[in-house]
Amino acid sequence: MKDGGRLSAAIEVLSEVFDRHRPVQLALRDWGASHRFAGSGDRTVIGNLVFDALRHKASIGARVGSRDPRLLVLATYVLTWGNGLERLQTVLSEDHHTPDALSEAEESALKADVSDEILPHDAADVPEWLWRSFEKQFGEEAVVEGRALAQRAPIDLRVNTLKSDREKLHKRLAHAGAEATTITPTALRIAPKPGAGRMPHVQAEEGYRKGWFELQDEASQIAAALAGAKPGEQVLDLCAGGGGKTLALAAAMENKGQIYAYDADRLRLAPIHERLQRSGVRNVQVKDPASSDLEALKGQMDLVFIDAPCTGTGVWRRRPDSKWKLTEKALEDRLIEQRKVLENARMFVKPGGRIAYATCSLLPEENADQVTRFLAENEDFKLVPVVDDWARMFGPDHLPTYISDRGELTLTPASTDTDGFFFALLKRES
Ligand SMILES: C[S@@+](CC[C@H](N)C(=O)[O-])C[C@H]1O[C@@H](n2cnc3c(N)ncnc32)[C@H](O)[C@@H]1O
Repeated sequence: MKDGGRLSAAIEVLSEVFDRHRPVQLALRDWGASHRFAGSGDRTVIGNLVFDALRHKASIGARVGSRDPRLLVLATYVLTWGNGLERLQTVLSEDHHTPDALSEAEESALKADVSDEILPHDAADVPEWLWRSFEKQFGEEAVVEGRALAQRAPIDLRVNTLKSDREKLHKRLAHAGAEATTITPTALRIAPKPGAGRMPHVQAEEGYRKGWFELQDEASQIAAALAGAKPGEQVLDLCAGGGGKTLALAAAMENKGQIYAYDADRLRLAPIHERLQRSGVRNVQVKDPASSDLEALKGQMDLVFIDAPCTGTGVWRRRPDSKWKLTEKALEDRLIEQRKVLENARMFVKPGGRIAYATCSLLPEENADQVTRFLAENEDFKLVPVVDDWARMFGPDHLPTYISDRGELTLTPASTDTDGFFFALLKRES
């Protein structure tokens, strides 16, 4: 396919997403299924156009004065990808598979530079109703932080220290462009490619099949490390889902002690069994909510890890469609779930034990506000500032920008070059 046909396809897919509210991955997959002639290179370019148009929907939309799928896709090609108007006009005149030629209004929209007039939330590509929360969290940096969340994400890998080490894996994956990251000693990163670039399929690597590494953003690796799980401890991973944090905790514990992996939704737990096996993890008991309860664990845990259900605002780089779909009702539902999980978690902690509370959201309502509420209702718990552990584990030179006065940590693409993530450690004193 030439670029004209790819642009037409991207406009078609984006229209499906906007007009028929189809999930973007499904719309792309269905387009591929009904256009078998398209090669994998074509699909990559079409996907990249659609995802980038979604990432920058508000800023580009404000710049060209429309959120119409056609203009968003064309503007992505001309402005975001830097192909320029002349190149687009050549492409549009190439054959009959291209989108229609530009109208005068479209041509002037693609030429206009109205960046001064863009409202901050549009410039930041953040939905208007969330802007107050964003400003509360980031103050003057809110636009910078929003913009960073609208960029493409890297692929981060966690080296499974039960089976491999970073140096060895770095060499093995050099051909895929993997580089050591700067914060955790367990992470490798494949940087995002610009424009039509295609990311490698790392799950096809021998090292993945052998369990030498997992796909996991560095922010999650940092949170698992800061939880401080030690060999021999008793740990409850209360929202284990597919087991990403479980595996990282097991590696930190060197397979010694016991992790109980639980999730209220048994379907979400399903992939964990295969992952545990591949990773060589032997100290995890999976607690299926349908057949087991956690009664016997009450008051016994050194650590309860809560990877809380959340709105996912910190991972907008990876799921740009979720940014525009998020509703106030969904936020309210997540807040209720988070309160429930925190309240439930406290029962399992033994005196001297701790709760690690983490979300992949950047909204203060889901993070610091939940911690404040929990501390007010549970006077036997105290917040442990993360700064000393950070300095000890990752070095004192590059402390993260967002550590609150009382010691919670917020990671962001702009400040730590990771996904957006919140982490707080709560210790039961008595
Ligand atoms: C962020 S996801 C967990 C991701 C997982 N820890 C990982 O690293 O792959 C949050 C999980 O919390 C679970 N959840 C929601 N409410 C819960 C509750 N009350 N108790 C336990 N798990 C709950 C959801 O089913 C979901 O799988």
